[in-house]
Amino acid sequence: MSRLAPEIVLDLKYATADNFVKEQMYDCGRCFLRPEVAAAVARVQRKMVQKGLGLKMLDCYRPRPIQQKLWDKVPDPRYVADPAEGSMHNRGAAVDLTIVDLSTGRELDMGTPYDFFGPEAHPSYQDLPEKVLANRKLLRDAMLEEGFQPITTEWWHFSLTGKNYALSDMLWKCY
Ligand SMILES: C[C@@H](N)C(=O)N[C@H](C)C(=O)O
Ligand SMILES: [Zn+2]
Repeated sequence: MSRLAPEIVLDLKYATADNFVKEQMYDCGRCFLRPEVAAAVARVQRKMVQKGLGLKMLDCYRPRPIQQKLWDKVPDPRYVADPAEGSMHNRGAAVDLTIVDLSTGRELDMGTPYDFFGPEAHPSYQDLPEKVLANRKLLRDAMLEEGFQPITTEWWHFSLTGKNYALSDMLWKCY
């Protein structure tokens, strides 16, 4: 992803202990995606920049053994895809992301933290300040315009469906 759009901020939470498993699961944060998925994210980024905004990636391709670790912690298919079936992340076709204000570098308020597993994070949840609803809509509209699909339980998760991408266990090198 960084080769295509180096200005996109990477803050891959599973490369730190600042995640719901409380364990660093990637040796380093790298954002790998299928080429057409990366190209679509880069198009969203270009549109964001025109508004003084940018994307921050929270997770991209995720090896299946890491999916298993997430599932072991939260075995709830609303919030973590069952590794037996595999997540779109395990296929390099899903992204978890948010928006940053380029003038401050700060994330827009989306109403809940990343990986908050509860109704307040559902895109249908409306009992939120107008600004939060507008921020979520901005992200969602931009992603859907480029062909991504949302899910009903997480405002940050989008995938490019349609192709039968293979599951992967690939781990990347850190240097
Ligand atoms: C765990 C969360 N960040 C996520 O990506 N959930 C979806 C449902 C997934 O595991 O594919
Ligand atoms: Zn996700």
